[in-house]
Order: sequence, then structure tokens, then C-alpha cells
Amino acid sequence: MRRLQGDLAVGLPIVLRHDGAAVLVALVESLTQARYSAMTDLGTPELVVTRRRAVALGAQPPGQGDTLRFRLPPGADLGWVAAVAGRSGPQDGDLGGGLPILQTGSALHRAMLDIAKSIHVLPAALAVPLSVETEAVIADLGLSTMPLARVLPALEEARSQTCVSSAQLPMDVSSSGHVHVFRPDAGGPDHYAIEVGTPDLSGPVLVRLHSACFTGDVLGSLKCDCGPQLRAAMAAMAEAGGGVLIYLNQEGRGIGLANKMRAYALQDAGLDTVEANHWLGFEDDQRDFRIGAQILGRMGIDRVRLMTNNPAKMASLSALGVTVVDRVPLRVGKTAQNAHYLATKAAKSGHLL
Ligand SMILES: Nc1nc2c(ncn2[C@@H]2O[C@H](COP(=O)(O)OP(=O)(O)OP(=O)(O)O)[C@@H](O)[C@H]2O)c(=O)[nH]1
Ligand SMILES: [Zn+2]
Repeated sequence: MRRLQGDLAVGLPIVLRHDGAAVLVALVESLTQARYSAMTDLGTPELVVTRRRAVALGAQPPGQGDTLRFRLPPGADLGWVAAVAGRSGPQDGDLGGGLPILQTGSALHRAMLDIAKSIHVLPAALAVPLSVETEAVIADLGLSTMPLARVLPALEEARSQTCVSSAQLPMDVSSSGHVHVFRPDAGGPDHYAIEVGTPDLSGPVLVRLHSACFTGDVLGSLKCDCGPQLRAAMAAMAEAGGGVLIYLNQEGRGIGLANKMRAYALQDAGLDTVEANHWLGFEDDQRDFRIGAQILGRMGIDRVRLMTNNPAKMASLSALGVTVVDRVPLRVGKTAQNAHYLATKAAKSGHLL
């Protein structure tokens, strides 16, 4: 799967197989003019997008499925395809004639977008069904290939983590502390568990499950409350004698920093934080808290006092077998610039303020 993800990330097409059929797939995010031309020369391409994206573009898609596909209209160039994907910015909502007739996508189409999301790029793919003849044409290119049946298990495998290194770290909140680095067995970004002070891991542990926010954690952004929440959680852990911060590299609620900045540009144009995610084709929250639950398990922690205002985090951990003994609210970092963001999270995502 890492090879497949790497190829797609740099713009190389891959071949997915299912039920005796083969489809050549490239992600719109990394598609170049040369590859677009080569793919359209090979057959009749379809564009695959999420229902969220189609609705954002004004379509009224049939059925219930979350993945949709349509044939490229005559004359559609790479610029049009990129605009459908939302690659360049808020102006991409203006498609003129709108989208051609949409069809519900199959499990194969959904897998394409799942792979795109797993590498934090826009969920939009160009797919060219291959005939026996066209397969022969590309046979020598050595493209990565995978049967559909292996895609989901391979993505699942990336959630299994192993601790690869640990060391002591004195910090300003506490002179005693440890950092443990966890790595997905199937590759992907590392995640970190930080023991602040000397927590008793056998009892209910004061825990913060924090998702990376480069802009808030590092740059001191006033648009969200992440930086103050991070620092307040660590200070509270030190004060209590110990706690564990799980720092998950799930930037932008799991859409990655590039897409979060696209979402910020959309917010500058008037959308709220949830609408901006939808406009780009993502769900409100693309994070997978199974990773956090697994790291807790690897550390031998099964009872937590969870520092959060997000009931969905508590519910996810409970469903995954971690006992949430109580919730410790984290109400810090309100600014004039993030008041609307926090109000939207309360109204649309159920955050407790
Ligand atoms: N997509 C997107 N992500 C954002 C935006 N603002 C902040 N984030 C991300 O939201 C996440 C916030 O993470 P957390 O603070 O752990 O989670 P939370 O759901 O707010 O819950 P608690 O803080 O625990 O109450 C981080 O990954 C940020 O990068 C935004 O406008 N759009
Ligand atoms: Zn933030």
C-alpha cells in the first residue's frame, strides 16, 4: 500500500483490479498535463468525486452512496478537471455548465477516494477502464497494481502501531517526562505519546488526545484553540503529578495541512469550518481515533480521565474498549478571531463549551 500511496502522491497512475476488470487510476491533486493526455488517449475516462463535493458544486446526485462518478464531458481539459476537484481555490465552485449526469460509484471507486484521503490529498480521481488491448499497451510501464479486496485491509493495517523509540525529555512544565514514538506497521506518519511527569499508568490516567495543528501548536494561530489547549493540558498534567499526551499527526481533523489551508481560504470567503471541509469533498471530521486508542493500549493504559470538550472523542474511545472514567473540560484559548469557529463546533459537531 505504501508504494501505491507514494506513486499516487507524485502523480503516477496505478491499476486497481476487481471482478476481472482493471482500472487505471490517478489522483486529480497530482495530475499533470502529460499524464492527463496519456490517460485520456487510452480510453474513456471517468471522474470520481465524493457526494459532498458534488453537492457543493450544485449537483443533485442520485441514490445515497457517498461516492459518485461521471464521464468527462467533451472538451474537458485538465483545468476543468482540477476545478471539479477544488484544486485551486474558492473560485473552483464556478463550473459554468455544472456537472454531467452522475452515477453512484462502486466499492472500487470508493477505494480510490479512501486512498486519496489516506494521503491527505483531495478526494477526486480520474479513472480509465482498461481493455485487454489497452492493458497490453501499458504492460511495460511497471505501474503499481492491487486487487480491490486488498485495499481496505491494507489501509486498515496502517493503523497498527509499534513503539520504535523512547527517551526522557525534561520540559518546562515538568523536569521529568518521556517521549515515545509510535510508527504504523504499514508506514505513514509517526504519532507520539508524551508522559508528562510520572503518571501511574495502571490507574485512571489524565490523558489528552491532541490532533496536530501546525498553525495553532507552533505558530500561535488565533483562529483556533489548539495551542492554548495543548499547553493547558500539559500544565494540568504536571500539576496533577502526571499525565499522558497522545499527539496524533492528524492535522486539520485528518485532511492534512494543505487542505486545511484550502479550508481556511474558503473560510475567508465566508464558509464555516464544516462547510469548508464539505466543499473540498471531505466529511466534517476525517480523524481516526482508533490510532489513539491503540497507542493507549500499547502503553498499558485502559482507564482515562479524558481532557476534551468533544463528546465524539469520548464515545470513540469508549467504543474501542478504553474506559473513560470522566471528562476533564479544556476551556481555554477563546479569541475574537476563533469565536465563530468555536460556536460552529458547538452547533454542528456537538462540542461542549
Ligand atoms: N479541517 C479543519 N481543521 C481544523 C480547523 N481548525 C482547526 N483544525 C484542526 O482541528 C483539530 C483540533 O483538534 P483537537 O483540539 O484535538 O480536537 P477537537 O475535536 O477540537 O476536540 P477537543 O479539543 O478535545 O475538545 C486539529 O487537527 C486542527 O488542525 C479548520 O478550520 N478546518
Ligand atoms: Zn488548531
